[in-house]
Amino acid sequence: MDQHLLDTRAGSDFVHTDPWRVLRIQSEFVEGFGTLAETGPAISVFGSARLGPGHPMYAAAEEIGRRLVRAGYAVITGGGPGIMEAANKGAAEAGGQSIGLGIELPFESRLNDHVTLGINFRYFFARKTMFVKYAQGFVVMPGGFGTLDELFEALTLVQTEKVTSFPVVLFGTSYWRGLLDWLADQVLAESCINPVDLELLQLTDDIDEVVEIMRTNRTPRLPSRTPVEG
Ligand SMILES: C/C(=C\CNc1ncnc2c1ncn2[C@@H]1O[C@H](COP(=O)(O)O)[C@@H](O)[C@H]1O)CO
Repeated sequence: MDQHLLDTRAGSDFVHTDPWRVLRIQSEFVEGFGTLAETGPAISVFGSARLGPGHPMYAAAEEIGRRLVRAGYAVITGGGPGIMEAANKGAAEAGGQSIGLGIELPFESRLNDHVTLGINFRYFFARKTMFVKYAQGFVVMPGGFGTLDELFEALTLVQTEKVTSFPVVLFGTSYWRGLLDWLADQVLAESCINPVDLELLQLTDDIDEVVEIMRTNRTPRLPSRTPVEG
């Protein structure tokens, strides 16, 4: 067995097998949990990778990052460009913890320059666990499929009580209004959700309100949220 282990001619195909993949997945959870274990109260901020400097939402995300830090929170983002970068920038410039959970993509991607604590993931699902586990709430800014995926993941977890006391704030009333109308007019009207489910979302253009909602829901425990499931 030792010979086999030390024999480099044995080939490397094994790294593409499921048992090896399971170890790789496990290592992402170990690294994520280990790196973030000491994180204090944090808020995850999501939004488009494509809305860059000069866009009003970039400026808003920067201010939200800054204000969340001043309110005592670390800021967690996907560590990429656009809204993620802006929130990290505001958080870092305010002297707070600016966390970036990056994702390996087929095209070039790297953590933005404003991340002070970064981890890179290969697997979206491992990364998504960290966004929820180490945050006390989500701020969702305008974005595309990635942002919508993160929004609906959070809503599903709150709706099914996998996480509790977890505010989900949609920032940008004109951007999100159509989605909320569709949820009410179609999804609720067809009884695919309950009326109370719509209350899981809070909509605003007001950064003070974002911070206030998070503060009101702040849980005293440190360092991270406790999963309902063991
Ligand atoms: C598209 C471009 C770069 C992508 N780089 C990303 N880096 C980190 N995280 C990302 C990236 N793209 C998507 N995400 C995640 O999804 C959300 C944004 O996706 P959207 O489709 O742009 O809304 C974001 O919150 C991330 O977690 C080229 O610039």
